[in-house]
Amino acid sequence: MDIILASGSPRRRELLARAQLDFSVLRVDIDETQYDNESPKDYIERMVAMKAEAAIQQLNEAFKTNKDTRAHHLIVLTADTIGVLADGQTILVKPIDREHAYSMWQQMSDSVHEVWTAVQATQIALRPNNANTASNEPAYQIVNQQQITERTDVRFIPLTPAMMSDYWDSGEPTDKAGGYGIQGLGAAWVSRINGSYTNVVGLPLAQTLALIKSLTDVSDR
Ligand SMILES: Cc1cn([C@H]2C[C@H](O)[C@@H](COP(=O)(O)OP(=O)(O)OP(=O)(O)O)O2)c(=O)[nH]c1=O
Repeated sequence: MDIILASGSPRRRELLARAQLDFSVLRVDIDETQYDNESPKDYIERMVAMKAEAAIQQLNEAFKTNKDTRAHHLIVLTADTIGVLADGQTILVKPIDREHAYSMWQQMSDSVHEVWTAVQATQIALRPNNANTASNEPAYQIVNQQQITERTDVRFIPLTPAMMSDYWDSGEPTDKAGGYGIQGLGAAWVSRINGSYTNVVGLPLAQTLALIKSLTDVSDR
């Protein structure tokens, strides 16, 4: 079954490529604002579901305009990564500016936070009637979908104002949850992790491959 990684994240693309699977990439843009009092679990599950909806809408629009379809059956993969502080409630997202990054890092300094990545695999299929050009129904319909959420503990060393300032100036923090990249300069701040490393980078690879397999196994039955 063809796989579409609906993500603009270069890290996710690189990680999935390591599994030597064939897949294509579709960028999705959604409003990632957290609702008032929304729990980390509700937030992250809503994010991956909304990214999947946005991707399916794009595929339907592309189909409507040029009847170009990649395959009759597709798996759309979406993912979302957040940090969660030890209180279990405070969500760490991408920093909007230097002050926001500093305020997250002050709370992460010399303590443990969790990194959560949710992954949704959505299996979609072309409706049988879409050869009929008069149909206004969306071309693809959802056949099956499954979500997982993987959590990793990450311990940071004590951070000084000079370390924060230098790191912000490197440009690395801006597009990353919690304002750091464990795969980059941010590694110097991490004294220990407990759990999946690829989960912290943005896609828990082994678990994602198991998710894809469980969906394809069901559809082969
Ligand atoms: C904690 C951490 C996060 N990240 C990245 C992974 C994600 O790309 C990003 C969190 O933002 P997300 O909203 O999860 O993803 P994204 O906007 O980059 O991509 P898309 O929604 O299109 O799939 O933070 C790292 O690269 N390294 C890290 O150590």
